Amino acid sequence: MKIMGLTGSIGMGKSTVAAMFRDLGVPVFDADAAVHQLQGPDGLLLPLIEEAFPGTTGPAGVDRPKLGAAVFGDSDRLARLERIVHPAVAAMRSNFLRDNTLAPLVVFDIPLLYEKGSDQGLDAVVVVSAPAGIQRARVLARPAMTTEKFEQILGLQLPDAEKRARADYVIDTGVSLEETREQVVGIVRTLART
Ligand SMILES: CC(C)(COP(=O)(O)OP(=O)(O)OC[C@H]1O[C@@H](n2cnc3c(N)ncnc32)[C@H](O)[C@@H]1O)[C@@H](O)C(=O)NCCC(=O)NCCS
Ligand SMILES: Nc1ncnc2c1ncn2[C@@H]1O[C@H](COP(=O)(O)OP(=O)(O)OP(=O)(O)O)[C@@H](O)[C@H]1O
Repeated sequence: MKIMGLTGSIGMGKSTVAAMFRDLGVPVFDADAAVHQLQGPDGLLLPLIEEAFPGTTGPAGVDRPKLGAAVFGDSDRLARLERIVHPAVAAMRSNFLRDNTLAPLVVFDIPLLYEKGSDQGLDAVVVVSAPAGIQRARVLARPAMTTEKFEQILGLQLPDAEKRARADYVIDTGVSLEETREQVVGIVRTLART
């Protein structure tokens, strides 16, 4: 089995491209969805998070804006949260691999793949990328997004140019959805052959 990482900066089209891999029958592990499940209603991590960050959880799970306010901008607190969250995500990823042992190719969709050093152990990494102006327009069109918030999130992420330089494959999402889909098909074909 080949394991391919999928990453890209905010608004570059990672979720859209992940869906294209799924449509082609490639199993995708969604790290963000795993975090949401672990932190959601009845999430396994709620007791540990409440103990470390009192008042940030409730019946509906983690109050994400509240927990975000507690950890973003304080590296010690963020590291503490990561020590709670990351091992649980790793366990879910192992289960995913166990459930898909027969698949020739699987994808790990990981937003902060390079930032968190999660590129170890992967056979290849795909980076989704589009011109900065298209990225900005997509993100600013989202409800509750502001220029300040966008700039702050960008500041937490490795620059797009560096991601592209480190990638094994770059998927251009600054084109039509059909042209992007053709690139996804091409990568699946290449990896199936090698
Ligand atoms: C603190 C939480 C609850 C805030 O959730 P919220 O929905 O408000 O924000 P979201 O997750 O979309 O993150 C917003 C932006 O912050 C940045 N960010 C998120 N987690 C991290 C992190 N551990 N380190 C650096 N930047 C981060 C990302 O660039 C992201 O685009 C959440 O981010 C969290 O639990 N983070 C820790 C787990 C983690 O590392 N997740 C990401 C990788 S799997
Ligand atoms: N060729 C393309 N490829 C991918 N997305 C495209 C393309 N053309 C237009 N789009 C649009 O751009 C948006 C990309 O959003 P998407 O949620 O996939 O990004 P993302 O990188 O997962 O974002 P985030 O990291 O912020 O969660 C979607 O609305 C999508 O329809």
